[in-house]
Amino acid sequence: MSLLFSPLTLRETTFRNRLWVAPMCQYSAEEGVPNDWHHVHLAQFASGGAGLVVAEATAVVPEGRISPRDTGIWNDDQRDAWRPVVDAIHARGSLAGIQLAHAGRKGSTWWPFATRDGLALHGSVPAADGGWTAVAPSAVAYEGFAEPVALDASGIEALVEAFRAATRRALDAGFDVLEVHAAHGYLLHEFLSPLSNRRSDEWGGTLENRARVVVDVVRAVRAEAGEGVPVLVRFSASDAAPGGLEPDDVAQVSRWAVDAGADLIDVSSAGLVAHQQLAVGPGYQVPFAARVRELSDAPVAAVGIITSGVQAEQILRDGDADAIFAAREWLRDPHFGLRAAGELGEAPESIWPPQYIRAFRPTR
Ligand SMILES: Cc1cc2nc3c(=O)[nH]c(=O)nc-3n(C[C@H](O)[C@H](O)[C@H](O)COP(=O)(O)O)c2cc1C
Repeated sequence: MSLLFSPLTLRETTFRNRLWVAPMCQYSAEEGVPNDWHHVHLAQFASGGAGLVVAEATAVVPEGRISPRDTGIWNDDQRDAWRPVVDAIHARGSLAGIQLAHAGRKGSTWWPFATRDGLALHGSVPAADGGWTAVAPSAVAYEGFAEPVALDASGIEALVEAFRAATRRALDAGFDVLEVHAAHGYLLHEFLSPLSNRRSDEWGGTLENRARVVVDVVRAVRAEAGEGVPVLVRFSASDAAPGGLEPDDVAQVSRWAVDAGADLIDVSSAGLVAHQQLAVGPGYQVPFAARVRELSDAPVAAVGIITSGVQAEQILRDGDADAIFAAREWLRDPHFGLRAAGELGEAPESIWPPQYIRAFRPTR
């Protein structure tokens, strides 16, 4: 049996395989409520053999959305709308995850939407068009965006509480796995990076201080989730910019996150600055995952241009990661899991939905 299609157990949850769907914003929700688009989009990957399907960056408060069309989980209507989506993933034999998120200073953007003036790839939505004032650790803007307001102590306390409340709603909606989004230049990453965090209080300065919010969020999520539910944290292992975070910093923060209750680190990169210096190619973030795994001793997932079963299997065999996330390959081929299983010689029964086996077996 391949490593890719061998089960993985975190706490009380067993994943049927290690080929997972990474969160992908769909910019298709109204008032943060998921709809038929999210249902079909996510359920197809469960049919296609994914061991875990993680729903997109889902805001824990309204101003935590990236765009006005992001999903949320700050109210009960949203919770109730997630339930059938989760049920559809379960009915196809996969586990359902949700990425709990706050966009911070990169919130209130209309990317990738057309605006009244044409196509805007960048920038903040004015209040007249449904935008809001973004928050951040410091009043330092992301390039091309409006200046955010720095969170004060009570704002930080409310943020941790919002992640806790979102955890409750996510579990009530039936999600099996929670992922805290601390990557890609959004709020928790903004606290971690010295490029965006210029505070001189207990949330700024040293790495330990900059990591305080993330650690408190993970602790709150774990406390609300209880002992059985896997909690993942997504970090950007490098800011790919001078003076920014590097993998060794993130490995240390990962260690603290595990101590606070995280089970697996999802290792991505970049997103903090507009002009990052990062060479992108097949498996380009795998060395980051390997480094974080080596230094932190935490289980990790690798992500980033992993497009075949053979490639994914090799990453696991090399000991660089414990699980594989993919995003765009699932868009290109929603049956990526079945295809990868075929590449690795897996028996159809171990991965294919029974309906597909019936459909493909020759009739006599
Ligand atoms: C359409 C799209 C939306 C994305 N939205 C999110 C998101 O909501 N949260 C997140 O952490 N990453 C997001 N990402 C990044 C992916 O999860 C993934 O890390 C990245 O695309 C690299 O993996 P890939 O090469 O397999 O696509 C998104 C990527 C795409 C293509």
